[in-house]
Amino acid sequence: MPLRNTGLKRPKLDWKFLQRFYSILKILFPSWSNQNVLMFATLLGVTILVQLVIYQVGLIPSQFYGVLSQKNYGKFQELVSFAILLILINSVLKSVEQYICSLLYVSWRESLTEDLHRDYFWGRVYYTLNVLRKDIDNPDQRISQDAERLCKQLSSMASRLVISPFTISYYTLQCFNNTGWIGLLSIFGYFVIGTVVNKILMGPIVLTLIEQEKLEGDFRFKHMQIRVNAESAAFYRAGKVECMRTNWRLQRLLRTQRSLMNKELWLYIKSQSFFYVSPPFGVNTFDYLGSILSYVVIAIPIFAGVYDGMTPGELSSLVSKNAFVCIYLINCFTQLIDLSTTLSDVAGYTHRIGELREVIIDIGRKQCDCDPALGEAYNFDSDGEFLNSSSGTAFVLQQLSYKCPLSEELLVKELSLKICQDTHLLLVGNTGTGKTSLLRVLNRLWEPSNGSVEMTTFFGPRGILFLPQKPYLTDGTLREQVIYPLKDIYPAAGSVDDERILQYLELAGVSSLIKRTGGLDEKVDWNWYDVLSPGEMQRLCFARLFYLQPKFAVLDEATSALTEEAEGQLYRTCKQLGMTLVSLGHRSSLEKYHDVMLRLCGGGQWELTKLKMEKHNQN
Ligand SMILES: Nc1ncnc2c1ncn2[C@@H]1O[C@H](COP(=O)(O)OP(=O)(O)OP(=O)(O)O)[C@@H](O)[C@H]1O
Repeated sequence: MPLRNTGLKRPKLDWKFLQRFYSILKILFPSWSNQNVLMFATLLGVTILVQLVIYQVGLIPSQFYGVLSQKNYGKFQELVSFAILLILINSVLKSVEQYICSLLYVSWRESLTEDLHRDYFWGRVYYTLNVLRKDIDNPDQRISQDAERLCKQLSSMASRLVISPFTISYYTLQCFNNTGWIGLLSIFGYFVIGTVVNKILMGPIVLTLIEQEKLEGDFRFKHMQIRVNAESAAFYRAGKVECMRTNWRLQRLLRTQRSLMNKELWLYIKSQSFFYVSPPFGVNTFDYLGSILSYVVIAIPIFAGVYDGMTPGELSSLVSKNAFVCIYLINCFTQLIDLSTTLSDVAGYTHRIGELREVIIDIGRKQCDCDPALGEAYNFDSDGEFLNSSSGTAFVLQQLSYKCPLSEELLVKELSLKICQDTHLLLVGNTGTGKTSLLRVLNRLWEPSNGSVEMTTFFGPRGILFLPQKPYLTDGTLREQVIYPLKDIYPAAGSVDDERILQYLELAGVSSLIKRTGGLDEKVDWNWYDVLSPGEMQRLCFARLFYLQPKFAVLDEATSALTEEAEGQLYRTCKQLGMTLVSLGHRSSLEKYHDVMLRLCGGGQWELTKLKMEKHNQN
């Protein structure tokens, strides 16, 4: 369930942020020769060129003062042409800079998301994270949306951040040369006050941003829930209540968004007062304050007589050049302040992605400790894997006890059992007694509380396979449904494989699907869950089972939506194909297909019975 109360500690721009940010940087720049590094270096190069051109453009007005005061027509013409050329070069360079930024964003997103996917889909981490862990909200949103936004923000700020120290140093030196210590200190003072106010205002923004992202995820999840369960909701005519609940989530989200905007308003007002922030705010206080400050700082050496020997033309040229240097220096600081808004977003996303990475790595490590072969054991891609089955036993359970994750009460106590080939086992019991949970323990989704469970045949086609209670249909063609979870095991087999698939679809009673889809490999534009009836879904899962032909098939109420007759036909086919069945079900009609029955009685009790023979063992 993605809707969770996270109970997160307040995220800050702190040491933890730096650690998480560094670990993300290692993913974005895995090695010196990586294409991301090359792209970033190119971006830096282009940004430096842009700065050089901007410097030249900034000096042009002061050169105009000089040329015009000398009434030099020839130089004036040259200067006009030079200025136009510089402006054209500047616009081309800025477009290239933007283009590289976009490429870098896509490339970073690819690296980061694929890294998250690798850890998320490793073993059964995605299951543990989504079902058993309660400390991470909306992992799907963190992977799909937060990673995207982080890369976008980083790509927009990275080059500016790296280039800032150089531009600031250069313009500081220039400003010092023109105005001396007093001018320089005035501008630095201006920046320091802005930074302090900024830091105070930024703290709550990071926290609210994180809250907003969580609520966005919850809101989207609600819509996804309606999308997936539209028919069931419609049967209840639940439009009104669902509208109310969805609006409730929307309102919570919008309240947080408004609160975020209120907090940002103070940042903007402050920025508007001290610095220029961003174009939508247009002409603002900064322009006036900055330009006035630039004249104030040059006035000091002028009145002190430092430039007494200059002609009026030279002096006006100097004043113009200094105005540019001071305003640009303030602008460099402003960009840093401007980046602080972006940085607060980056901090929010970094914490969310950092937390997710820490948790999935932790889950992966724990699972690896319990089951070192986990990563490779579920790789169905190699043919060799299917040929290794030799054991005549599927599971050996010794004194096994287990409970559900949120409770201390044991569902089953000290169960000892061997599941052997050709001995079909039926698992029965009342609702909630832990039948499906036993299958979870057998499949290592849950850890036993006590005792041991050993899987003595490998997991996969020709080994052991599970059919879960809810039929799982993947996105893709009919062939992909049937061969799931194989990706494409017989890529070159062509018609040989086609014949098998057609035969098994026929045996499962869903050959009509070929007509509906238009062929095994036709892409369908529908959601399989919306168009197939529950019975058809179960039959399709049986076609999958026939195709994969495991030695042991573990079926969790796999025929609950079918008639007894259809159930009999499917069970007989499984047996003809040589499968040993471990079935979970409520119908007494299932007994005739099994040799042994394990009944879970609740409160940890169980009993094992040989079917049509006397009771064998009782706990
Ligand atoms: N992810 C989970 N977290 C917490 N409790 C769970 C979880 N999954 C199942 N449970 C609880 O564990 C208990 C056993 O569930 P289980 O699915 O094994 O029941 P079952 O015997 O298969 O029932 P049914 O016949 O209805 O399928 C139930 O009380 C259930 O609510």
